[in-house]
Order: sequence, then C-alpha cells, then structure tokens
Amino acid sequence: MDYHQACLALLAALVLYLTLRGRSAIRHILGPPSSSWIFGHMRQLLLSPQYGEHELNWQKSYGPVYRLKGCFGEDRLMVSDPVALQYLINSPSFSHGPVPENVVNLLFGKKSVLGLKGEEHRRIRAALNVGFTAAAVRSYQPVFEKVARMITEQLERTSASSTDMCPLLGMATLGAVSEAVLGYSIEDLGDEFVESNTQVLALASGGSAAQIIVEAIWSYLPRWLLGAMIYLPTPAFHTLRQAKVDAKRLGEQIVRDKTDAANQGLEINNDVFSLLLQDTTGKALSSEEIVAQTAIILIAGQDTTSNTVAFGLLELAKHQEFQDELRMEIYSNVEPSGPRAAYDSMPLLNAFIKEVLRLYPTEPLSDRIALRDTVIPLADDITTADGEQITHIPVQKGQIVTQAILSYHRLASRWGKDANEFKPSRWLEGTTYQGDAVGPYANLLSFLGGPRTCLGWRFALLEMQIIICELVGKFSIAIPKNDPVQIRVTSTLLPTVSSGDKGAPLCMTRIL
Ligand code: HEM
Repeated sequence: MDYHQACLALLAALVLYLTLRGRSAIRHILGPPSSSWIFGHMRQLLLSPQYGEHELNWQKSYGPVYRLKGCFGEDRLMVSDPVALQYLINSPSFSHGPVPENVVNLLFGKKSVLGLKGEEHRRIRAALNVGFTAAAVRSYQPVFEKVARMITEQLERTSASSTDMCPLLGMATLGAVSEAVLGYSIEDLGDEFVESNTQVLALASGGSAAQIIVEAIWSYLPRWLLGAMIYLPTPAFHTLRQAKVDAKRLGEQIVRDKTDAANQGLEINNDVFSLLLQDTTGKALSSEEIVAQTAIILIAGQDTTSNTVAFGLLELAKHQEFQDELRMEIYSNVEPSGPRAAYDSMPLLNAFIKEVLRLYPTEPLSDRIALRDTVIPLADDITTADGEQITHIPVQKGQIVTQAILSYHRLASRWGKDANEFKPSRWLEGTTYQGDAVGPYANLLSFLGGPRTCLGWRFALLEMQIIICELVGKFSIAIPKNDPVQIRVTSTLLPTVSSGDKGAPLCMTRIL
C-alpha cells in the first residue's frame, strides 16, 4: 500500500467510525444550524476576518450555553455561563483538549508545567511560584523599565510616519522574560535563538481551513502517533524540533552558569531560575526540571503580553480623550528617572488595563475534554430542544467543552449592557460584577483560573503598567489613515492588518 492509499484508508476508517459513533448526550441543547458536516461551525468560529462576529451573535440568540458543530458532525458545548466556567476551570473531571495538549507536548515537551497533570503539575507549579509572588514580581521592576525604554529608543530611530508596534513590543516582552526569568539579556540569547523563537511564534499565527481539518483528524489519532509527528520532514516540524533543541540547550547553559557562579561564591541574582536553584524550602526542583521550563516560560510570557499591549495602544489611538486623561494621570504619578511610581494606585491606568484584558483575552477559546461522565452546573436555567428547563447539563466522557472566554467577557449581566464597547470607566463606576471571583484578576478569565491560572499574571500586569506609562507618557498615539486593524484568532487573539498578517501600525509622535 503506498502513502496515498494509506491516507485514504485512514480517512475512510475515520469517516466510518464517526458515522457509527453513538449519539451525543448534549444533542438536545439548542444551537445554531450548520450546513457543513466536514467543518461544522469551525470555519465561522476560527477563520472569520473579524473575530467574534459569529460567536457573539450565537450567544445573543442562544444564551451563554449552546451546542455547536465541530468537524465531522461532532457536537461541542460552548460555555460562557459563569457558574459553568467556574466548574470547568476547577474540576478534575476536565483536562486540556487533545489538540492543545498535543501542541503543548510538541512545543514544550511533556515535563513543562503546561504539559504536566495532577500531582506533578501541582508540585512543579508550587516550586515555580517562588519567582512569581507579588514580592518577586516587584523586584523585576527595573527590568520592565529597561525594556520599556528600549521601545522608546527604537521608536526614536524610525522616521516613518507609522510603525508596526508588534515586533517592537514582542522584542520588549521577550527581553523582559529573558532577563527576569532566566537572568539573561536579549543579547545573551543570541540572534539565532531570537530568530528561531520568532519563527515558532509565527507558526502559531497561522490559521486555515486545512489546519482546522488536520487538527480535527489529530484528535482521533492515538497519542503515540501524535507524539511521533514532530519527526515529520516538513518545514514547520523542523522549526519546532529546532526550537525545542535550542531552548533545552539554553536552559542547560543557564543552569550550568548559575551553578558554577554559586559554587564560586559569586553574588546570586534574583531572576526566577536563580531563585529556583537556591530554593531550600523542600519544594526544590532538579536541574532537569528547571531546564524543562525554559521554552514554556519564554513563549508564554511573550506574545500574550505584547499583543495585549498592542490592542491597548490601538484602543488609545481610537479614544484620544481617554488617552489625554491617562497621560495626565501618568504625569502626576510617574516622574522620568524619579522615585518608583505606585502603579497599582493609578485608577485610570488600571481601569484601562482591565478593559483591554476584558475585550481582548489572549486565549479567547479554551477547549477542555471530559475525563469522565459528569454534570455541569449552570447559573441560569436553559430550555432544551424538548422544551425542558434544566439547571445542569450531563456530559459524557470524551465530550469537548469550549470555555468561551471572550463571550463571557461580553455578558451584559456581568459587565453591563454596553459590554461590547471599550469603556474603562465601567471599572471606576462599580458597574462591573462584584460577586464570586472567577479568574485571579477582576473576575476576568484572560489569565484563566483555578489550578491552571496563568503563573505569570502578576508579572504581566506590572510589565504592562510600566510599558503603557512609558509609551503614553512620551508619545501621542494615533491610527494611520489607510490601514485599519482587524482581530483574528489563531491559538491566540492577534491584531492583523488588511493582508491578514499580524500587525498594529500606529503613528507614534514624540511629545516628551
Ligand atoms: C497579558 C499577558 C498574559 C496572558 C493574557 C496570559 C494568559 C494565560 C492563560 C490563559 C493561561 C492558561 C493556559 C491554559 O491552560 O489553557 C496561561 C498559562 C500560563 N502562563 Fe500566562 N499569560 C500572560 C502572561 C504570562 C507571563 C508574562 C508569563 C511568565 C513570565 C506567563 C506564564 C504562564 C505559564 C507558565 C502558564 C502555565 C501555567 C500552568 O499550566 O500551570 N504568562 N497564561
């Protein structure tokens, strides 16, 4: 049997299996009709040029829990109901969906904190936390100030009328994680490493109908076969293999350098890896376990933060009056080369950051799979296709449930009737929901929540506060006339220009 016959036989077996599989337990949950058995609603959900246009309409028509069609007739549950989300993020009955889990393993290896599960995950996470407490994060302030100044210096070197802020912000956030977490400056990483890192992030920005189908087929393949895919001779897998090797080599080099320095009695730094190597609390990680976190922390801390800041700058460019008010607040709190500002007590700055995190959650959709039969509780009753009122949804083992984070962030019941608008003042007027906490920050799920809460959320907040103060304090920000920015979803939410490529072109005019 040649390669093509083998692929056809695999596809035929998959179609037969999918056609004969049992009826789903959520078939009576209402949802939009689908006209494609192959794609279901996935193309509308993931490839729409303006992200959210379908999702938010479905939420309006069917409420915060509805059924969507995945590829090959699969039933998926879309959930933005706060009680259901709270259950999903905390319940051991759910884990990362098969595709994200496989991508994590391919990219970061099975020993990264994101790839680990259960007790191993808890142990590694607890140890890593030493570098992400409020006190530890405060000590990284000089690093964040340095990378923020780096952006200003780069902007000063350009004479173009508009600048794509994405690469500048991306380098700054890479510099921040590199220095605060690894204790290496971006120059120490070397051009080759930075280039390979950029290529990996570019892969994550892809998105096509073919990718949707490939990922759907992936989810039915056995794990051993998925694990072997990294050895496929394609350019994308070559980039991934190389990035994994580079990150491991870098991690080993750093651990070796720090161990040698400690043995020679040299001064110990306060970066995360140094803290981990000095840990004497009994939770200490082995050198191998520390090295295994290099790739995940570098990647997790980079585009997440830089894209959020890019979305924020775009909103400021569209809201000049708010931009001016924020600048005034910055001038009365942050003096250039003066004493450190109390960033947390700047009301407009923090309302602005919350509003940007709400409207632009980096991970707008987060799939989970039910590990066993279970029942998902709801905040409000829903009516099924049979006319029954239900307060809980029973799901079967293997059910894919999508945590619809962006939709949750637009619920009128939580954020107000104008939830689709950019309106930082909602955080100052007390009109946002004040009850049970869903995520770690402001009831938002941008950093997710529960045992998988973003480890770097405090890190990201201080870093964003500092970068925004630097840029808004020194530059007036405006939208260029001819390149409107759109939002596209891939594995993360991206600002894109009309060609569909990632980009946030802005006119940045020096004012101070
Ligand atoms: C605005 C910036 C950021 C956002 C919106 C964000 C968002 C998230 C989200 C949604 C997750 C959960 C992923 C999942 O399980 O599906 C996550 C996990 C994680 N994030 Fe962040 N992140 C940000 C910045 C950072 C930074 C700066 C770092 C480190 C320096 C970081 C490190 C991590 C790590 C290590 C995990 C895995 C945690 C675990 O599985 O236990 N993140 N982040």
